[in-house]
Amino acid sequence: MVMIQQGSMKAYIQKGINRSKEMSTPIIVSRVREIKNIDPLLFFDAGKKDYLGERTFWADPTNQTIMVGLGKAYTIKNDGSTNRFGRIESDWKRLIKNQIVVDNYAPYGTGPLLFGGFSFDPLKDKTGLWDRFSDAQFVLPLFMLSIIDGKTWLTTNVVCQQDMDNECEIDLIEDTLLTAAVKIQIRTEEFPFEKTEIEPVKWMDSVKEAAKNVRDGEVEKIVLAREIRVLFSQSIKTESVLANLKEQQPMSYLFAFENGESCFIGASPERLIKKEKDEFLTTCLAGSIKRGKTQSEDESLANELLSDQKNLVEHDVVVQMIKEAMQGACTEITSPNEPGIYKMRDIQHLFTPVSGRSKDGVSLLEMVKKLHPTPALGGQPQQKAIEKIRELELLDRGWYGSPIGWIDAHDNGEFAVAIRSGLLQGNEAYLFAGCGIVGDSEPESEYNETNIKFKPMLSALGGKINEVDE
Ligand SMILES: C=C(O[C@@H]1C=C(C(=O)O)C=C[C@H]1O)C(=O)O
Ligand SMILES: [Mg+2]
Repeated sequence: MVMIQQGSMKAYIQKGINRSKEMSTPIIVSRVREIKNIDPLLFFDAGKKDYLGERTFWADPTNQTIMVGLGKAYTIKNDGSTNRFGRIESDWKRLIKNQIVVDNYAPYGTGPLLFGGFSFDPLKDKTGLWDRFSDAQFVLPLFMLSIIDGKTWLTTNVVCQQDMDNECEIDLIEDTLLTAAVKIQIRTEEFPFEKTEIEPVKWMDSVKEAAKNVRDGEVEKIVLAREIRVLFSQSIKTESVLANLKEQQPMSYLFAFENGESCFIGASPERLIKKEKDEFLTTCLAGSIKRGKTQSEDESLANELLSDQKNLVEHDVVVQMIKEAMQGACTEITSPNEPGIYKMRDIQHLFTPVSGRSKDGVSLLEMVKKLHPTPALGGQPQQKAIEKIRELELLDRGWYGSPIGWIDAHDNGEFAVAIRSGLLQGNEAYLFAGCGIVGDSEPESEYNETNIKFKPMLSALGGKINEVDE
């Protein structure tokens, strides 16, 4: 890695092109600078004109790390490989080995980093719905706004190739974007829509069958998801959905990955794994109940959840698997003995955090591979549950339920589990929600639980919410 003092990008891009010729390999030129505060949603919106279909959005629930990517400086993809996690890691390591950082200081969450994710199950039969999303797909954005602990940074990445010309006025584009971002106003509007549930009765039948599989001792837990489709009379505005999610779901990770005409978007409360230096942090989140209408009803529902046998089993299966995975990879593991409650606007969950220190240089993507899918989205035992999902589930999960997130050049990063999410395509939204099925699961109450899990996306789409009373 070479560090150079800040200056015009053009000169550094020329250095990058020269080096690329010498070394016969792509070279990243990356500039980081601190800028005045900009609303991340406005920056996302400002990219609409030139980078529609190539935008990413990420915010963690604490808002300590917010990142918005515009444009694609480089894409790393993998379809069909049996080692998609390892492949992304090795391609990324190769690319960042020869970077020119045009700055002396690139704090956590800035500099060259990848955004992206994985599909849930590369072996499941694919429908055309997820055509634009590979089994593993990551993007190094051309421009990235990072808001880290309240400070705002702009990273500009260019991947220099041997035969590249140096005509592009990157500095000018950067300035135009920043100016545009200050002027825009995002309007969130409500439009009527039509909602279609895909095979709800068949889904309840599959829940019944999965619960029987558990009682027969074939598996301990299986997670089954279902789909609803929402049709608008005009195309859905991603920025307006994001703005609603931001306002309505402050306890969740907020994410959007645009790929051409498709955008995978959501507000997930579930962390898969975070790595900062050698600290790993993961979360077991499973077991659900609705929110109360009054504070006392809410508390009594939380207490009911904390002592409900079916939900405790759903949760405990996740805790056992995650702790075992962490024990293989970490020292100094800490985790509470009993679950707590994690509350969002529409739902409350049983929640157990687990943290540890990486041993023997275990990498972030190695941990993602070890954990995915946890029994919160797959089941237990893992392979058997995945096979059952392939057999029983009526939909193509695509990236739903998968690890999505970011990774930097020093192996810091964070992945969430892509739930409470949907795929937007033109004027249609495909939404997904699932439930952990154990021996005591009842189809109708699991159906109601999925209805609560659809609420965050349905309300963010700006439509009327389907109220369910159990
Ligand atoms: C599968 C989903 O959520 C998962 C299932 C839960 C459950 O069944 O109680 C709770 C949280 C998540 O682990 C989803 O939201 O789609
Ligand atoms: Mg459940």
